[in-house]
Amino acid sequence: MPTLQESKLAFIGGGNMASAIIGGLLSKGVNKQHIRVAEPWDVNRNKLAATGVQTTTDNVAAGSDADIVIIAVKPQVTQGVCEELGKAWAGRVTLPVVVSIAAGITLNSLQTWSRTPDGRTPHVVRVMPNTPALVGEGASGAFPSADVSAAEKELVNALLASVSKATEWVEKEDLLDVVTGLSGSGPAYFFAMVEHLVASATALGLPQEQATRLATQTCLGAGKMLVESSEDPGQLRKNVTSPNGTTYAALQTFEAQGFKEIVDKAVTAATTRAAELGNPKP
Ligand SMILES: NC(=O)C1=CN([C@@H]2O[C@H](COP(=O)(O)OP(=O)(O)OC[C@H]3O[C@@H](n4cnc5c(N)ncnc54)[C@H](OP(=O)(O)O)[C@@H]3O)[C@@H](O)[C@H]2O)C=CC1
Ligand SMILES: O=C(O)[C@@H]1CCC=N1
Repeated sequence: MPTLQESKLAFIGGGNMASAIIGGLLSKGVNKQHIRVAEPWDVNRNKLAATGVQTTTDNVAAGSDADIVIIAVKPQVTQGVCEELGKAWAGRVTLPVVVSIAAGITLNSLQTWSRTPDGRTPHVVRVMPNTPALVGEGASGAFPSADVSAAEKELVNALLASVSKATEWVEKEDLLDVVTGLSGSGPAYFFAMVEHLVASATALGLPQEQATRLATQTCLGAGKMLVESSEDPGQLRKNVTSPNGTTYAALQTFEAQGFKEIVDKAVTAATTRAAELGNPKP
């Protein structure tokens, strides 16, 4: 089994999430000659080519002899891509390890679709990463098919560790849908929060550039405290909240508007949608 540094990596789909992972891998010194990306859209393809990785429009050319194939297309096109690759792997002695980041698409579907014409099935790890992978601050959940070996799991772990600060191997495949609703989609929740904070402060008179810098740094600072402090999020919140002070006034307003329920409904909606993507209605 090659190490991550020795492995030939093929990304099928070169959109937002693949670009974030590739950016993270390159910044960690992974050899750009070892990374191939198949991407039909010239705008995305050219952006990736500018980073020095090899690009193509041909999924088979990218994935036929790779050691690790990362399926990074939308869930709706995953079946066609897997079937195309499965056919192309017919002559190979050792099949690649397949890593799918497609939300909701199950291991059973991935293995069925990518079966080779001579009846062999690649070992597959389902992963749910997130876009902070681009800056080496990703959070990923993972779950392997039953036939994934310890060495293959270690290889995927090394891939994820190079772009994620937290890699969580979940106990049941279904829990990946919860990971999707939490950390896969999660960066967007914080971006939306910053958008709203900036809009509020701007409406109250602060120049937008200043509001943006203050909100952004507050998000980063709070995140860093969550990672580095020995105190839990609830205690960190209490430390900011003086009795009957300004934070109290804001948090009371959040709670009165059903903040907890809104977050609960949002994470549940994303989790449910992930499950639906894996089981589309006919
Ligand atoms: N974005 C995120 O934060 C996260 C996304 N994911 C998952 O990652 C996957 C990709 O998402 P994301 O990067 O956001 O999506 P994008 O649409 O940005 O990227 C997908 C890319 O795949 C290309 N593509 C379409 N059809 C094919 C094909 N048949 N063969 C090869 N490439 C093809 C698309 O090209 P074109 O535009 O021309 O169609 C597009 O550039 C999804 O399954 C998503 O669930 C997982 C975690 C987080
Ligand atoms: O929105 C989506 O469907 C993808 C999956 C997780 C983040 N983005």
